[in-house]
Amino acid sequence: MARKFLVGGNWKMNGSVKLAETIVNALNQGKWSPNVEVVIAPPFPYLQLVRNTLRKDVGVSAQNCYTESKGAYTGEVSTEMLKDLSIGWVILGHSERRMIFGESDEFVGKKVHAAVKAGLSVIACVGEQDAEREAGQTTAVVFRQIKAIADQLAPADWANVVIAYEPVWAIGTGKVATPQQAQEVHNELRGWLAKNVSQEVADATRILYGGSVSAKSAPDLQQEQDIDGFLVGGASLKDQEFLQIISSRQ
Ligand SMILES: O=C(CO)COP(=O)(O)O
Repeated sequence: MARKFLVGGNWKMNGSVKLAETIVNALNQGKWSPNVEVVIAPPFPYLQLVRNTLRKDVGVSAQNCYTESKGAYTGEVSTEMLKDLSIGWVILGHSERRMIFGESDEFVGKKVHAAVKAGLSVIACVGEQDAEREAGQTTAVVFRQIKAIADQLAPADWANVVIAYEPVWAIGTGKVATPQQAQEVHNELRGWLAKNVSQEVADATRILYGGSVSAKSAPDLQQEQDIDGFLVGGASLKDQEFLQIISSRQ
């Protein structure tokens, strides 16, 4: 089954109104293959500006949301609010959320469930730290993380979930995983889905790679069979490089 290639741009806590306008303009004028879907994830304050000015065939994503639809949760943003702004996507379980803000596997799973139930599409992130890879625990770590997500979902929910494999040692370091390293883990994750959810879900679920993706590394990475797209951090803030990454896939 053909899985549509997806390129996501995660701005993290970067940007400004000016940068948002620059990136929106570049994407609005950009041309790329109809076989590639594009989603950008600006910080909360810029979501509405971006959604209102960006071409409609490009998705807009939040970088986080909470499990509850409203209430006394100071500083949090609900799935309902995202929907109110016509934001169709949310990134959940990013390693920065897990490591800096202490989000547990279980909490990430609950957020994915809440977002899917609210009708949002989710980019759910998994990935091992350097020491875990060194200790030969990569598979165990990503299986533990994906299980905590799968535990909260019914098989049909997977239609609105994309997995992003983001090895922590490759994020923001310039140390990109080799195509073989990424392919190996993507293949393991797909195998996990086949065994623990269903073959259909394994065949249909997109698994993105994230971690120092650049215009230079994208062409080789995108050739791997189980790499169905990218989640781009730093390079998604550079409009022309981001367009080049999108165009690495035909
Ligand atoms: O964390 C990432 C995307 O979510 C990757 O970030 P970089 O592309 O800056 O390494």
